[in-house]
Amino acid sequence: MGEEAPENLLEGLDKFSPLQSDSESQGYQTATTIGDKIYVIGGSDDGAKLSMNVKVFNKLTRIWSIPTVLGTKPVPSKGHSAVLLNNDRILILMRDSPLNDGTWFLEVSTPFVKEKNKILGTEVVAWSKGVRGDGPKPIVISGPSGVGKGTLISKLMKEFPSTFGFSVSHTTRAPREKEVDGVHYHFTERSKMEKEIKDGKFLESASVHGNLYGTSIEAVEAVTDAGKRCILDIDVQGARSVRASSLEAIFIFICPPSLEELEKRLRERGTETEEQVQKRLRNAKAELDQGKSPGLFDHILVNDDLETCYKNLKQTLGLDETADASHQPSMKNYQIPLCHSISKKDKKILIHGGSNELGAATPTSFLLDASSLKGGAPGRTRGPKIYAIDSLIDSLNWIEQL
Ligand SMILES: Nc1nc2c(ncn2[C@@H]2O[C@H](COP(=O)(O)OP(=O)(O)O)[C@@H](O)[C@H]2O)c(=O)[nH]1
Ligand SMILES: Nc1ncnc2c1ncn2[C@@H]1O[C@H](COP(=O)(O)OP(=O)(O)O)[C@@H](O)[C@H]1O
Repeated sequence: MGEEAPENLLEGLDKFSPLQSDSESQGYQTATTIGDKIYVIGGSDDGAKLSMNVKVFNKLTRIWSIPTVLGTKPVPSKGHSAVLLNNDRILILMRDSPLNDGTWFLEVSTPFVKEKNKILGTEVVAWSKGVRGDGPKPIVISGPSGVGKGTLISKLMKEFPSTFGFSVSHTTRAPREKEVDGVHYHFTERSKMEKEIKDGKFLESASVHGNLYGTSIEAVEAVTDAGKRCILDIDVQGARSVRASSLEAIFIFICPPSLEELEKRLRERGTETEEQVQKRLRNAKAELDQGKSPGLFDHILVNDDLETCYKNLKQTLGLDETADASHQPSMKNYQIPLCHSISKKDKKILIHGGSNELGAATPTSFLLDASSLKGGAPGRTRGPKIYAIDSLIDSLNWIEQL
């Protein structure tokens, strides 16, 4: 069974009201009103294939528009429910989907959406998948060229292949001899990358050692979609941008024991021309200063002896004792009921299922507590808590009569 709902969460359930005002549902389509706009989600494409497309109706101008949609949208299921939260995002519950996969958010005026809106000059909405509880935070690793970031990340991925996934950045620099396109980087042309940055496809981007580097939203989502914890190897400017974004991460800065040792490692790696080595060493001094900026990095590790630094990194990430302990109980066999009604009180949402078709002892009603959401587009929305409450079903029956 899943986690039991704490007593205080269930207090005042009699004050829940059935959802009617914000969102209306018609088959596979929902319409949610926010101010002067109605967000219509779902429906079918021309070929009658179900889709999770979004269109917006402006009640003042009476004009329909198709917004720019960022992030990966949910795969259509047998319909969905929509619940407005905070006036800036719509909670989407995919009917007949596993609880762990069926909770999504369409952000319509969160800070991320507003910022993209300003850059793109068009109406923007962004999808973000809900992850129950705290979920594991992405890890940002920065440090000067040659300090050993790649070496440490490779060790981590090799020891914990199913836990970590690497965010494959885009870069305009030429591939090194052993680098594989799509694995180490997405090697790309400057004009193409600049256009994609303009189109809002990147979480962050920066000019480093004379080349353009950037983390695409898709790169981070590919890792989280695979159920893994994302590792980003990015420079200090990138770390600063991510810090300012909604992607809540752990920031780790790797320092060399000395500049002489850094130079030795860079030269011995033998991947850069002399001119490039000089440029990277010059930049290293500024990066080391910036690495110490207050509030930017959560942890600073010195990579002197590799094994010692790797051990410290694992300890910092809590890998020794609590590898995946941050997850709530799995509840992975539970489904969002195909037929359900929704009631809402503040940020607590009651998903009230009908009779269980399987007749099995699985719960059909759930309480979703969205009062402490964290993160969001361009990553996961962490924090929705979901409790199975079938044991209380009798006392909740009256809700249907309201
Ligand atoms: N901002 C940003 N920096 C990146 C990204 N990918 C790599 N970098 C940084 O770019 C710098 C140069 O990387 P690279 O050319 O692979 O050289 P290396 O650090 O010597 O291995 C490093 O500081 C990386 O952390 C990215 O997507 N965004
Ligand atoms: N602790 C260490 N001691 C000695 N050499 C190291 C250490 N860590 C990494 N190296 C070597 O230094 C070079 C640069 O490491 P790399 O992981 O490519 O750095 P980065 O990704 O930070 O540019 C590589 O040849 C690597 O084998």
